Amino acid sequence: MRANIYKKSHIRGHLTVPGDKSISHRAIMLGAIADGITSIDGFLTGEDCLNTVSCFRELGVTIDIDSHHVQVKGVGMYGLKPPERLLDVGNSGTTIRLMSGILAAQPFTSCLTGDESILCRPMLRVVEPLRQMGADINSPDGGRHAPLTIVGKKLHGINYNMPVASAQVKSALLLAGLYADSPTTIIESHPSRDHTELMLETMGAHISYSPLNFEKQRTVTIYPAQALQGTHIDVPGDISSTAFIITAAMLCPDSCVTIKDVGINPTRAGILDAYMAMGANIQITNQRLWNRERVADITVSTSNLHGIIIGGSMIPRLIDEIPIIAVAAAFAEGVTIIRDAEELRAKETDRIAAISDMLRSFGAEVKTIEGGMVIKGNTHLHGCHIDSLKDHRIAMAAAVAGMVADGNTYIDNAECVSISFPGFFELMDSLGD
Ligand SMILES: O=C(O)C1=C[C@@H](OP(=O)(O)O)[C@@H](O)[C@H](O)C1
Ligand SMILES: C=C(OP(=O)(O)O)C(=O)O
Repeated sequence: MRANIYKKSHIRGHLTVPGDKSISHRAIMLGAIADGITSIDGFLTGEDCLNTVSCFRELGVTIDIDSHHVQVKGVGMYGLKPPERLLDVGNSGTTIRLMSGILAAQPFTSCLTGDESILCRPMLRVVEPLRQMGADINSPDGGRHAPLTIVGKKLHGINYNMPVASAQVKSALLLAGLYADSPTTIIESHPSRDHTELMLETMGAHISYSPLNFEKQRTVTIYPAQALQGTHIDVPGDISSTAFIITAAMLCPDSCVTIKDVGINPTRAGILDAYMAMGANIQITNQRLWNRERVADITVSTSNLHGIIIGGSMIPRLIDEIPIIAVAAAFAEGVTIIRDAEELRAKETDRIAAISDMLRSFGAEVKTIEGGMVIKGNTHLHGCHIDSLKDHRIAMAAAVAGMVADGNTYIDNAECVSISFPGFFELMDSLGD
Protein backbone atom coordinates (compact mmCIF):
# COMPACT_ATOMS: atom_id res chain seq x y z
CA MET A 1 0.00 0.00 0.00
CA ARG A 2 1.13 3.53 -0.76
CA ALA A 3 0.18 6.20 1.81
CA ASN A 4 -0.21 9.82 0.66
CA ILE A 5 0.60 12.33 3.40
CA TYR A 6 -0.26 16.04 3.24
CA LYS A 7 1.05 18.91 5.32
CA LYS A 8 -1.27 19.50 8.29
CA SER A 9 -2.25 22.92 9.58
CA HIS A 10 -2.95 21.58 13.10
CA ILE A 11 -3.55 18.45 15.21
CA ARG A 12 -6.22 18.49 17.92
CA GLY A 13 -8.18 16.00 19.98
CA HIS A 14 -8.60 13.63 22.92
CA LEU A 15 -7.82 10.02 22.17
CA THR A 16 -6.49 6.68 23.30
CA VAL A 17 -3.94 4.61 21.39
CA PRO A 18 -3.84 0.82 20.91
CA GLY A 19 -2.50 -1.32 23.76
CA ASP A 20 1.15 -1.77 24.63
CA LYS A 21 2.84 -4.31 22.37
CA SER A 22 5.37 -5.56 24.93
CA ILE A 23 2.71 -6.05 27.62
CA SER A 24 0.25 -7.69 25.18
CA HIS A 25 2.85 -10.31 24.14
CA ARG A 26 3.67 -11.08 27.76
CA ALA A 27 0.01 -11.33 28.78
CA ILE A 28 -0.54 -14.09 26.19
CA MET A 29 2.68 -15.95 27.04
CA LEU A 30 2.33 -15.85 30.83
CA GLY A 31 -1.44 -16.40 30.63
CA ALA A 32 -0.80 -19.52 28.52
CA ILE A 33 1.49 -21.15 31.10
CA ALA A 34 -0.52 -19.98 34.14
CA ASP A 35 -3.27 -21.95 35.86
CA GLY A 36 -6.84 -20.80 35.12
CA ILE A 37 -8.09 -17.93 33.01
CA THR A 38 -6.17 -14.77 32.18
CA SER A 39 -8.46 -12.05 30.86
CA ILE A 40 -6.90 -9.14 29.03
CA ASP A 41 -8.49 -5.78 28.27
CA GLY A 42 -6.90 -3.35 25.83
CA PHE A 43 -4.98 -6.13 24.04
CA LEU A 44 -3.05 -4.91 20.98
CA THR A 45 -4.40 -6.68 17.90
CA GLY A 46 -1.32 -5.71 15.89
CA GLU A 47 0.22 -8.40 13.69
CA ASP A 48 3.13 -9.08 16.06
CA CYS A 49 0.85 -9.90 19.00
CA LEU A 50 -1.51 -11.91 16.79
CA ASN A 51 1.51 -14.02 15.80
CA THR A 52 2.17 -14.70 19.48
CA VAL A 53 -1.47 -15.78 19.78
CA SER A 54 -1.23 -18.17 16.82
CA CYS A 55 2.00 -19.73 18.15
CA PHE A 56 0.37 -20.47 21.52
CA ARG A 57 -2.77 -21.81 19.84
CA GLU A 58 -0.46 -24.18 17.96
CA LEU A 59 0.90 -25.24 21.37
CA GLY A 60 -2.61 -26.24 22.44
CA VAL A 61 -3.74 -23.10 24.28
CA THR A 62 -7.30 -21.84 23.76
CA ILE A 63 -7.28 -18.07 23.23
CA ASP A 64 -10.53 -16.22 22.48
CA ILE A 65 -10.32 -12.74 21.03
CA ASP A 66 -13.32 -10.41 20.99
CA SER A 67 -12.16 -7.01 19.75
CA HIS A 68 -9.59 -5.87 22.37
CA HIS A 69 -10.77 -8.29 25.03
CA VAL A 70 -8.91 -11.60 25.17
CA GLN A 71 -9.36 -14.73 27.28
CA VAL A 72 -6.43 -17.10 27.61
CA LYS A 73 -7.29 -20.52 29.05
CA GLY A 74 -4.04 -21.27 30.82
CA VAL A 75 -2.72 -24.83 30.55
CA GLY A 76 -0.26 -24.54 33.45
CA MET A 77 3.53 -24.51 33.29
CA TYR A 78 3.71 -28.09 32.01
CA GLY A 79 0.53 -28.25 29.90
CA LEU A 80 1.73 -27.02 26.49
CA LYS A 81 1.31 -29.59 23.67
CA PRO A 82 3.96 -30.45 21.07
CA PRO A 83 3.28 -28.36 17.96
CA GLU A 84 2.43 -30.11 14.70
CA ARG A 85 3.79 -27.28 12.55
CA LEU A 86 6.58 -24.73 12.55
CA LEU A 87 5.86 -21.88 14.97
CA ASP A 88 5.81 -18.79 12.75
CA VAL A 89 6.48 -15.51 14.60
CA GLY A 90 6.13 -13.38 11.45
CA ASN A 91 8.04 -10.12 11.99
CA SER A 92 8.16 -10.27 15.79
CA GLY A 93 11.54 -10.33 17.55
CA THR A 94 9.84 -10.27 20.95
CA THR A 95 7.87 -13.43 20.11
CA ILE A 96 10.81 -15.50 18.91
CA ARG A 97 13.19 -14.50 21.70
CA LEU A 98 10.78 -14.78 24.63
CA MET A 99 9.28 -18.03 23.34
CA SER A 100 12.77 -19.56 23.09
CA GLY A 101 13.02 -19.26 26.86
CA ILE A 102 9.72 -21.06 27.44
CA LEU A 103 10.21 -23.75 24.78
CA ALA A 104 13.74 -24.59 25.98
CA ALA A 105 12.17 -26.18 29.09
CA GLN A 106 9.26 -28.11 27.51
CA PRO A 107 9.37 -31.91 27.18
CA PHE A 108 9.11 -31.77 23.36
CA THR A 109 10.83 -30.44 20.25
CA SER A 110 9.67 -27.31 18.49
CA CYS A 111 10.90 -25.04 15.71
CA LEU A 112 10.55 -21.24 15.61
CA THR A 113 10.75 -19.35 12.33
CA GLY A 114 9.62 -16.02 10.89
CA ASP A 115 9.66 -13.63 7.95
CA GLU A 116 12.72 -12.56 5.97
CA SER A 117 13.53 -9.77 8.47
CA ILE A 118 13.36 -12.19 11.45
CA LEU A 119 15.67 -14.64 9.65
CA CYS A 120 18.34 -11.89 9.59
CA ARG A 121 18.07 -10.85 13.24
CA PRO A 122 20.70 -12.06 15.75
CA MET A 123 19.60 -15.00 17.91
CA LEU A 124 22.86 -16.05 19.61
CA ARG A 125 22.15 -13.41 22.25
CA VAL A 126 19.38 -15.70 23.60
CA VAL A 127 20.73 -19.04 22.36
CA GLU A 128 24.10 -18.76 24.17
CA PRO A 129 22.83 -18.01 27.68
CA LEU A 130 20.00 -20.53 27.27
CA ARG A 131 22.60 -23.15 26.31
CA GLN A 132 24.47 -22.25 29.51
CA MET A 133 21.24 -23.14 31.33
CA GLY A 134 21.28 -26.56 29.62
CA ALA A 135 19.06 -25.78 26.61
CA ASP A 136 19.43 -27.60 23.30
CA ILE A 137 18.81 -24.96 20.62
CA ASN A 138 20.26 -25.02 17.15
CA SER A 139 19.84 -23.80 13.59
CA PRO A 140 21.55 -24.44 10.25
CA ASP A 141 24.13 -21.74 11.13
CA GLY A 142 24.83 -22.88 14.69
CA GLY A 143 22.12 -20.83 16.40
CA ARG A 144 23.05 -17.45 14.94
CA HIS A 145 19.76 -17.02 13.11
CA ALA A 146 16.29 -18.57 12.92
CA PRO A 147 14.85 -21.07 12.14
CA LEU A 148 15.64 -22.30 15.66
CA THR A 149 15.06 -25.93 16.58
CA ILE A 150 14.55 -26.36 20.30
CA VAL A 151 14.75 -29.76 21.98
CA GLY A 152 13.29 -29.35 25.46
CA LYS A 153 15.65 -30.14 28.35
CA LYS A 154 15.89 -29.87 32.13
CA LEU A 155 17.37 -26.42 32.85
CA HIS A 156 19.49 -25.10 35.67
CA GLY A 157 19.91 -21.56 36.97
CA ILE A 158 22.87 -19.39 35.95
CA ASN A 159 24.36 -16.02 36.79
CA TYR A 160 24.44 -14.04 33.57
CA ASN A 161 26.03 -10.67 32.90
CA MET A 162 24.24 -9.40 29.80
CA PRO A 163 26.60 -8.03 27.12
CA VAL A 164 23.77 -5.96 25.53
CA ALA A 165 20.95 -4.19 27.35
CA SER A 166 18.01 -6.18 25.98
CA ALA A 167 14.65 -6.77 27.60
CA GLN A 168 14.07 -9.62 25.15
CA VAL A 169 17.18 -11.50 26.29
CA LYS A 170 16.47 -10.78 29.96
CA SER A 171 12.86 -11.94 29.55
CA ALA A 172 13.83 -15.16 27.74
CA LEU A 173 16.14 -16.02 30.65
CA LEU A 174 13.52 -15.12 33.26
CA LEU A 175 10.97 -17.37 31.55
CA ALA A 176 13.49 -20.22 31.30
CA GLY A 177 14.45 -19.52 34.92
CA LEU A 178 10.89 -20.30 36.04
CA TYR A 179 11.55 -23.91 34.97
CA ALA A 180 15.15 -24.22 36.22
CA ASP A 181 16.24 -26.25 39.25
CA SER A 182 17.96 -23.28 40.95
CA PRO A 183 17.69 -19.45 40.87
CA THR A 184 18.77 -17.48 37.80
CA THR A 185 20.39 -14.07 38.22
CA ILE A 186 20.71 -11.59 35.37
CA ILE A 187 22.81 -8.45 35.52
CA GLU A 188 22.13 -5.66 33.03
CA SER A 189 24.52 -2.75 32.70
CA HIS A 190 21.65 -0.36 31.94
CA PRO A 191 18.10 -1.17 33.10
CA SER A 192 15.82 -2.28 30.24
CA ARG A 193 12.01 -2.48 30.28
CA ASP A 194 10.79 -4.57 33.22
CA HIS A 195 7.30 -5.60 32.05
CA THR A 196 8.13 -9.31 32.36
CA GLU A 197 9.26 -8.93 35.96
CA LEU A 198 6.15 -6.93 36.92
CA MET A 199 3.73 -9.37 35.28
CA LEU A 200 5.51 -12.43 36.69
CA GLU A 201 5.17 -10.94 40.17
CA THR A 202 1.48 -10.22 39.58
CA MET A 203 1.02 -13.89 38.67
CA GLY A 204 2.75 -15.09 41.82
CA ALA A 205 6.34 -15.78 40.74
CA HIS A 206 9.11 -15.03 43.21
CA ILE A 207 11.56 -12.42 41.88
CA SER A 208 13.99 -10.11 43.60
CA TYR A 209 15.73 -7.12 42.07
CA SER A 210 17.97 -4.23 42.91
CA PRO A 211 16.30 -0.80 43.15
CA LEU A 212 15.85 1.05 39.86
CA ASN A 213 18.71 3.52 39.32
CA PHE A 214 19.42 4.38 35.69
CA GLU A 215 23.02 5.25 36.49
CA LYS A 216 23.72 1.78 37.94
CA GLN A 217 23.55 -1.78 36.71
CA ARG A 218 20.43 -3.72 37.67
CA THR A 219 20.32 -7.27 39.00
CA VAL A 220 17.24 -9.46 38.82
CA THR A 221 16.87 -12.97 40.25
CA ILE A 222 14.07 -15.37 39.43
CA TYR A 223 13.39 -18.39 41.63
CA PRO A 224 12.05 -21.65 40.17
CA ALA A 225 8.25 -21.75 40.25
CA GLN A 226 5.70 -24.54 40.65
CA ALA A 227 2.83 -22.58 39.11
CA LEU A 228 1.65 -19.14 37.99
CA GLN A 229 -1.87 -17.88 38.66
CA GLY A 230 -4.02 -16.52 35.85
CA THR A 231 -5.18 -12.96 36.44
CA HIS A 232 -6.88 -9.93 34.86
CA ILE A 233 -4.63 -7.58 32.92
CA ASP A 234 -5.54 -4.08 31.74
CA VAL A 235 -3.06 -3.17 29.02
CA PRO A 236 -2.12 0.54 28.97
CA GLY A 237 -1.80 2.48 25.72
CA ASP A 238 1.55 1.94 24.02
CA ILE A 239 4.02 4.79 24.68
CA SER A 240 5.85 3.74 21.48
CA SER A 241 2.68 4.43 19.44
CA THR A 242 1.86 7.54 21.48
CA ALA A 243 5.30 8.86 20.50
CA PHE A 244 4.14 9.49 16.92
CA ILE A 245 1.14 11.53 18.07
CA ILE A 246 3.16 13.48 20.64
CA THR A 247 5.70 14.36 17.97
CA ALA A 248 3.09 15.39 15.40
CA ALA A 249 1.45 17.68 17.99
CA MET A 250 4.81 19.21 18.99
CA LEU A 251 5.77 19.94 15.38
CA CYS A 252 2.46 21.02 13.79
CA PRO A 253 1.39 24.63 14.42
CA ASP A 254 -1.59 25.44 16.61
CA SER A 255 -1.86 21.92 18.04
CA CYS A 256 -2.94 20.35 21.31
CA VAL A 257 -3.66 16.68 21.93
CA THR A 258 -4.47 14.64 25.04
CA ILE A 259 -3.72 10.92 24.96
CA LYS A 260 -5.35 9.03 27.84
CA ASP A 261 -4.27 5.86 29.67
CA VAL A 262 -0.71 5.63 28.33
CA GLY A 263 1.86 3.33 29.94
CA ILE A 264 4.70 5.43 31.37
CA ASN A 265 6.73 2.71 33.11
CA PRO A 266 10.01 4.58 33.82
CA THR A 267 12.11 1.82 32.22
CA ARG A 268 10.19 2.44 29.02
CA ALA A 269 9.18 6.10 28.81
CA GLY A 270 12.57 7.72 28.25
CA ILE A 271 11.09 9.62 25.31
CA LEU A 272 9.16 11.84 27.74
CA ASP A 273 12.40 12.81 29.50
CA ALA A 274 14.18 13.36 26.18
CA TYR A 275 11.38 15.55 24.79
CA MET A 276 11.13 17.58 28.04
CA ALA A 277 14.91 18.17 27.81
CA MET A 278 14.35 19.39 24.21
CA GLY A 279 11.82 21.94 25.49
CA ALA A 280 8.54 20.12 24.73
CA ASN A 281 5.20 21.37 26.07
CA ILE A 282 4.13 18.11 27.72
CA GLN A 283 1.97 17.63 30.81
CA ILE A 284 1.62 14.26 32.51
CA THR A 285 -1.49 13.97 34.67
CA ASN A 286 -3.70 11.41 36.39
CA GLN A 287 -0.86 9.03 37.23
CA ARG A 288 -1.91 5.66 38.64
CA LEU A 289 -0.96 1.96 38.59
CA TRP A 290 -2.55 -0.77 36.48
CA ASN A 291 -1.22 -4.22 37.52
CA ARG A 292 2.01 -2.60 38.81
CA GLU A 293 2.48 -0.64 35.54
CA ARG A 294 2.47 3.16 35.77
CA VAL A 295 -0.20 4.79 33.58
CA ALA A 296 -1.01 8.47 32.93
CA ASP A 297 -2.72 10.93 30.58
CA ILE A 298 -0.40 12.99 28.40
CA THR A 299 -1.21 16.43 27.00
CA VAL A 300 1.10 17.91 24.40
CA SER A 301 0.99 21.13 22.44
CA THR A 302 3.05 22.87 19.76
CA SER A 303 6.61 23.26 21.04
CA ASN A 304 9.83 25.09 20.22
CA LEU A 305 12.42 22.34 20.44
CA HIS A 306 16.18 22.48 20.72
CA GLY A 307 18.78 19.77 20.08
CA ILE A 308 20.23 17.56 22.85
CA ILE A 309 22.58 14.59 23.27
CA ILE A 310 20.88 11.22 23.80
CA GLY A 311 23.01 8.23 24.82
CA GLY A 312 24.09 5.88 27.63
CA SER A 313 21.40 4.58 29.96
CA MET A 314 18.75 6.60 28.10
CA ILE A 315 19.02 4.37 25.00
CA PRO A 316 17.26 1.22 26.28
CA ARG A 317 14.49 3.45 27.68
CA LEU A 318 13.62 4.83 24.23
CA ILE A 319 15.16 2.40 21.75
CA ASP A 320 12.00 1.98 19.61
CA GLU A 321 11.28 5.72 19.65
CA ILE A 322 14.57 6.78 18.06
CA PRO A 323 13.12 6.91 14.51
CA ILE A 324 10.50 9.47 15.59
CA ILE A 325 12.86 11.34 17.94
CA ALA A 326 15.15 11.78 14.93
CA VAL A 327 12.27 13.41 13.05
CA ALA A 328 11.68 15.82 15.97
CA ALA A 329 15.43 16.57 15.97
CA ALA A 330 15.29 17.58 12.30
CA PHE A 331 12.83 20.35 13.25
CA ALA A 332 14.62 21.41 16.47
CA GLU A 333 16.95 24.39 16.87
CA GLY A 334 20.61 23.27 16.79
CA VAL A 335 22.14 19.81 16.62
CA THR A 336 20.94 16.53 18.17
CA ILE A 337 23.38 13.69 18.76
CA ILE A 338 22.10 10.14 19.22
CA ARG A 339 24.87 7.77 20.31
CA ASP A 340 25.39 4.35 21.98
CA ALA A 341 22.48 3.01 19.93
CA GLU A 342 24.26 0.27 17.90
CA GLU A 343 21.31 -1.99 18.79
CA LEU A 344 19.25 -0.08 16.21
CA ARG A 345 21.18 -1.92 13.51
CA ALA A 346 19.66 -5.24 14.70
CA LYS A 347 15.97 -4.27 14.49
CA GLU A 348 13.42 -4.90 11.70
CA THR A 349 15.85 -2.99 9.47
CA ASP A 350 19.21 -1.38 10.15
CA ARG A 351 17.39 1.58 11.67
CA ILE A 352 20.46 3.85 11.82
CA ALA A 353 20.75 3.57 8.04
CA ALA A 354 16.98 3.64 7.46
CA ILE A 355 16.38 6.76 9.58
CA SER A 356 19.35 8.61 8.07
CA ASP A 357 18.24 7.81 4.51
CA MET A 358 14.64 8.74 5.25
CA LEU A 359 15.55 12.12 6.77
CA ARG A 360 17.95 12.90 3.92
CA SER A 361 15.13 12.27 1.42
CA PHE A 362 13.18 15.02 3.20
CA GLY A 363 16.20 17.34 2.83
CA ALA A 364 17.59 17.05 6.39
CA GLU A 365 21.32 17.09 7.11
CA VAL A 366 22.26 13.86 8.88
CA LYS A 367 25.68 12.40 9.61
CA THR A 368 25.61 8.68 10.35
CA ILE A 369 27.98 7.56 13.11
CA GLU A 370 28.62 4.00 14.29
CA GLY A 371 26.19 3.99 17.20
CA GLY A 372 23.77 6.61 15.97
CA MET A 373 23.56 9.87 14.08
CA VAL A 374 24.13 13.59 14.25
CA ILE A 375 21.10 15.54 13.03
CA LYS A 376 21.24 19.20 12.14
CA GLY A 377 17.92 20.81 12.99
CA ASN A 378 15.79 23.49 11.46
CA THR A 379 16.61 22.68 7.86
CA HIS A 380 13.81 23.21 5.39
CA LEU A 381 12.12 19.82 4.87
CA HIS A 382 10.17 19.05 1.70
CA GLY A 383 7.79 16.20 0.91
CA CYS A 384 9.33 13.19 -0.82
CA HIS A 385 8.91 9.56 -1.79
CA ILE A 386 9.90 7.02 0.91
CA ASP A 387 10.04 3.23 1.03
CA SER A 388 9.33 2.03 4.59
CA LEU A 389 11.43 -1.09 3.90
CA LYS A 390 8.50 -2.85 5.68
CA ASP A 391 9.66 -1.39 9.00
CA HIS A 392 6.59 -0.11 10.87
CA ARG A 393 8.48 2.48 12.90
CA ILE A 394 10.16 3.92 9.80
CA ALA A 395 6.78 4.15 8.01
CA MET A 396 5.17 6.04 10.91
CA ALA A 397 8.16 8.32 11.51
CA ALA A 398 8.13 9.24 7.80
CA ALA A 399 4.38 9.91 7.97
CA VAL A 400 4.86 12.40 10.81
CA ALA A 401 7.72 14.11 8.95
CA GLY A 402 5.39 14.30 5.94
CA MET A 403 2.70 16.03 8.04
CA VAL A 404 5.13 18.86 8.80
CA ALA A 405 7.22 19.06 5.60
CA ASP A 406 6.15 21.27 2.67
CA GLY A 407 4.37 19.50 -0.19
CA ASN A 408 3.19 15.91 -0.39
CA THR A 409 4.90 12.73 0.82
CA TYR A 410 4.34 9.21 -0.52
CA ILE A 411 5.23 6.17 1.61
CA ASP A 412 5.47 2.76 -0.05
CA ASN A 413 4.94 -0.47 1.92
CA ALA A 414 2.93 1.58 4.41
CA GLU A 415 0.67 -1.34 5.45
CA CYS A 416 3.43 -2.50 7.85
CA VAL A 417 2.11 0.03 10.41
CA SER A 418 -0.38 -2.67 11.44
CA ILE A 419 2.50 -4.63 12.99
CA SER A 420 2.29 -2.36 16.04
CA PHE A 421 -0.32 0.37 15.35
CA PRO A 422 -3.37 -0.82 13.41
CA GLY A 423 -5.44 2.20 12.31
CA PHE A 424 -2.47 4.60 12.48
CA PHE A 425 -3.28 6.52 9.27
CA GLU A 426 -7.02 6.74 10.04
CA LEU A 427 -6.30 8.02 13.56
CA MET A 428 -3.85 10.64 12.30
CA ASP A 429 -6.37 11.77 9.68
CA SER A 430 -9.05 12.18 12.36
CA LEU A 431 -6.85 14.58 14.35
CA GLY A 432 -6.73 17.48 11.91
CA ASP A 433 -6.39 18.75 8.34
O1 LIG B 1 11.01 -6.85 25.32
C1 LIG B 1 10.34 -6.21 24.48
O2 LIG B 1 9.10 -6.26 24.44
C2 LIG B 1 11.08 -5.37 23.52
C3 LIG B 1 12.39 -5.06 23.75
C4 LIG B 1 13.20 -4.24 22.84
O3 LIG B 1 14.09 -5.09 22.13
P1 LIG B 1 15.53 -5.53 22.71
O4 LIG B 1 15.33 -6.39 23.87
O5 LIG B 1 16.18 -6.28 21.58
O6 LIG B 1 16.24 -4.26 23.03
C5 LIG B 1 12.36 -3.49 21.84
O7 LIG B 1 13.16 -2.96 20.81
C6 LIG B 1 11.26 -4.34 21.27
O8 LIG B 1 10.44 -3.59 20.40
C7 LIG B 1 10.35 -4.87 22.34
C1 LIG C 1 11.98 -3.81 17.45
C2 LIG C 1 10.66 -3.95 17.55
O1 LIG C 1 9.99 -5.11 17.83
P1 LIG C 1 10.49 -6.63 17.84
O2 LIG C 1 11.91 -6.65 18.32
O3 LIG C 1 9.55 -7.34 18.75
O4 LIG C 1 10.38 -7.12 16.41
C3 LIG C 1 9.78 -2.76 17.45
O5 LIG C 1 8.57 -2.92 17.68
O6 LIG C 1 10.24 -1.65 17.11
